[in-house]
Amino acid sequence: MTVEAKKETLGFQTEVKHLLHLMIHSLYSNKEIFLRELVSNASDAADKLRFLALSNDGLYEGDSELKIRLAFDKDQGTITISDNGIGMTREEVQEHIGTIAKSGTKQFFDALTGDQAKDSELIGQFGVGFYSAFIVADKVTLTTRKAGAPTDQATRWESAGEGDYTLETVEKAGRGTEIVLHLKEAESEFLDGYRIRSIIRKFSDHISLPIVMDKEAAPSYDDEPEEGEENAEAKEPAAPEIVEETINSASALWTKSRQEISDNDYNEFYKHVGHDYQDPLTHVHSKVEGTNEYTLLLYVPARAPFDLWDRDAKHGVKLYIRKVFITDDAEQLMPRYLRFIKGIIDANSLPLNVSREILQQSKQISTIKAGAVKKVLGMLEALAKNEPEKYAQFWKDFGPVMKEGVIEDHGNKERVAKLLRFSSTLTDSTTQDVTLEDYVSRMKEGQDKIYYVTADSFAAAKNSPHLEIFRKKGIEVLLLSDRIDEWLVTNLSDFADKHLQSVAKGDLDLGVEESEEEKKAQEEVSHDFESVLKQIKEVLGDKVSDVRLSHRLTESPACLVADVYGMSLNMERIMKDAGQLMGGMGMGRKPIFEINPSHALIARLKSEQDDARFADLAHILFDQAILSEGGQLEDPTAFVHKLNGLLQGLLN
Ligand SMILES: Nc1ncnc2c1ncn2[C@@H]1O[C@H](COP(=O)(O)OP(=O)(O)OP(=O)(O)O)[C@@H](O)[C@H]1O
Repeated sequence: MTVEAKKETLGFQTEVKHLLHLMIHSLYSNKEIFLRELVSNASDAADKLRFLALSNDGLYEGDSELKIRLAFDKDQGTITISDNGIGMTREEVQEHIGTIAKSGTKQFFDALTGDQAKDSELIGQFGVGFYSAFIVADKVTLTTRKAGAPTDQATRWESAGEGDYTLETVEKAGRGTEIVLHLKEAESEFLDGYRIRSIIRKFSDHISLPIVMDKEAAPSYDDEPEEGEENAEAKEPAAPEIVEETINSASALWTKSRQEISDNDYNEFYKHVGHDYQDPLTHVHSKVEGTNEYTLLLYVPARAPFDLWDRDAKHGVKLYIRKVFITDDAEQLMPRYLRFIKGIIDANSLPLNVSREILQQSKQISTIKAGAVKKVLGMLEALAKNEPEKYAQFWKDFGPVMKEGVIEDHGNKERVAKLLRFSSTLTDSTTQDVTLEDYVSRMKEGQDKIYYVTADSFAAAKNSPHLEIFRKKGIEVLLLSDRIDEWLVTNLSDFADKHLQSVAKGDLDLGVEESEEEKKAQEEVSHDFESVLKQIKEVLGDKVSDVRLSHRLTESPACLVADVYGMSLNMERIMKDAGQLMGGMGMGRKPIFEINPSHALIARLKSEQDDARFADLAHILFDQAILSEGGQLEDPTAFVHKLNGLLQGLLN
């Protein structure tokens, strides 16, 4: 016996222990899903084998009829799920069953709250998979042999789902994986053919492989005693004849017509391909005819997966060619911003022996991708129109990702822009529900721009001093505080022929008529403040590019404005944080300092005779303007010092 063949006991990775504990407690009310998960894995294993066998059919070992077998044994209290799929090597068993290699696992466990209801939702996002066996079993024995490996090189994994598991090398005649669940006593209800069949019909009918079970023929009593025959001994019934029967419909779901597929089938298929535990939000199922024929069945999940922001996470769309699974790693099938879409695309006209390289360069794949993106956008448009509450839910989870679409997908920019939702000063609510079309339809007469403000938090955007004049005049402004928003507005300069304009950039021309009196008053004030503006500029020196009177402010004394062509101050901060911007304000561009002539503090500044106090006050106002932008002071101590100096003056 080799060292490897020896039985060894290994400990579960801490996360696995945690997951098992959580799952057993939180999924108890939904325990029959264990069967769905194990059947789903078996089906994936068959898909993988079929693909590899395309280039090496020796892997079939003379048995190319792929199927999943279910059996139960009342006396032993076991359910057995076996497949003749790809199987696993000892290393693979150790890697996949006993450890969780998913990226983002740590963040997932950090996100758990201890609140059962919330955690069971989270666990759904994480995917329960193989470990769900332990919801019903107190011991699981998995025996597996990788296709192509010698029969004495199979691996047995066994565990009671507590701290550890054993591994040993054993013999197994057929390739593939057999999982024996030793059911807990309280779970004997599953030792029932009828129950198993109904679970399969409910959860796994869409699996395209046959799922088979022994059919127990009704016992036959051919030799019933004749009537009147006395003392006839009751004869033993003949042994029931065992016949294998297929208990699912065993055809690829997407090849059926829409009318033939129930909502439940669509949902269960989603859970299988999407490795999700909850129903999807919506789907699109479509067959595209023509020279480049393909069928797609794509879904939007109800919730963002825990690894939505992981740039290395796998894409969710699987590629099939004429019902044969090819890959679940075809980045070419969906653009990055639609990385949350799950489902399948089955291409009819690609050759079965495609390689990764061919896929990458294939013109047909690019055509399919372009078509699939259009279908997905159509699905989202329909959701927004027909089921706005569901769209709102979608936006809450996937909004920031959809915004990437404006940047990434030039061809569909206008369509993606219409799908965007924003917060605005109309309601001042954090809920993003304003469309650009809504905004344009509400624009004031004479208003020719779509106004927005960007900030690093919703509160900072909502309370920005730049909004004062807009609020006074009743002009709506979009409140942008997602991190991606700065890039969004850089890439979306226009919508419906209206320019998108930051309220914190350049000169303000609201386009809304100002009365003659207003204009006259402004001219007078300008004249009045000429020398103050000059003096402030001298005091602030190279901190500012200009000092001018503000038309934006009604309540605040001063604010900072970026040059019309410059980067917004918020963007500068983001770039600086990301280490992409060195030095001071905006690549050498200084902000413009605007003061509000009708504010009492500015009036006080204007009348200040003492130069030192004038300078202190001007600096304080400038620093305050940086703070209300959400910015950081270069020299906070100097600010506090000056402020305290003035406060002390009040006390004397
Ligand atoms: N019947 C099987 N045949 C071959 N490999 C299997 C089988 N069951 C599980 N595996 C391997 O173990 C891995 C882990 O399975 P598990 O069900 O825990 O997670 P998953 O299927 O990858 O994802 P999820 O948990 O989200 O459904 C699988 O990815 C696969 O590589």
